Amino acid sequence: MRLIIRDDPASVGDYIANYISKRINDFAPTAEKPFVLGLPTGSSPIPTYKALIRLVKEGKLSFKHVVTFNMDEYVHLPRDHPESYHTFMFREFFSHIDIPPNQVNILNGNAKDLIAECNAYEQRIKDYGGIELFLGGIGEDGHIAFNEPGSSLVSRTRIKTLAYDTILANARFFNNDIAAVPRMALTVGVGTVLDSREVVVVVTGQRKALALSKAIEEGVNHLWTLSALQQHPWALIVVDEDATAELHVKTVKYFKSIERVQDEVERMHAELRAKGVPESDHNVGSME
Ligand SMILES: N[C@@H]1[C@@H](O)[C@H](O)[C@@H](COP(=O)(O)O)O[C@@H]1O
Repeated sequence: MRLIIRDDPASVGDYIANYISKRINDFAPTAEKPFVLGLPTGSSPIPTYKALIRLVKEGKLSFKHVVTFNMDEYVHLPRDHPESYHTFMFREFFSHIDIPPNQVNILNGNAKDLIAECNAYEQRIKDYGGIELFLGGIGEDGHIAFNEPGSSLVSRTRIKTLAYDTILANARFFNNDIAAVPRMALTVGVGTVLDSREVVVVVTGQRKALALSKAIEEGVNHLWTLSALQQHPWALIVVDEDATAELHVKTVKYFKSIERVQDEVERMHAELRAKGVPESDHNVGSME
């Protein structure tokens, strides 16, 4: 797992947007071979969405051949409710980019048969050959998607009852009316996220600091479902300084030093490339 630390949420958003953009452009998606991207809601990914929209408007990135799968959706909240994740995603992201709407997949929390809806979602992901990169966010209790504490770390897409803490945290989106927050949601499972080839998680703000330290400084534990990422071969967490408040200084220094070495390696590659030295003769170490 890698941890990238940036000064503030805007710089975190820029970093992740550039990272995703590079992945999509390197993948060179086509209609036959689209790039499959997992996406979150919440306030933390908004700077990333803003930066991605900018890249699309500047002509540096296209979502024409990108297929998306959202992490979660409330149960029994009308689809056109201002706080449904459908509304959120179109308002904050999809309506500003060039993605064909039929390539957007979001769980339907109003489906007649919710279990069938979850199973069909898993099947649709499989039919696309799996998710290439899952971008995720976390709750204050360390939940990834809506995988609340105690969720199985091999769980699949299913119905979840929300933790009371999550209901309280999300009341801010419902005029602070706790009674208005849905009690249930459909969510991809921890196993669904871990199956994707790469996972990138955004964590910003001091209120996420405890969850971040539990997830990266302690063992894999179902009480902090983000910690399951320790078992993923290609995971990246991008955080702001505020979110590091509960980490040991040693941990922060360690991950910053890794990034410095990585930058050095990339600089050496760039210099050799500029001199026309073929990639196979660089001998400066891996870029991943
Ligand atoms: N189900 C979503 C999560 O997927 C999201 O990560 C979390 C964080 O939201 P915020 O970024 O607003 O703190 O909110 C909800 O609980």
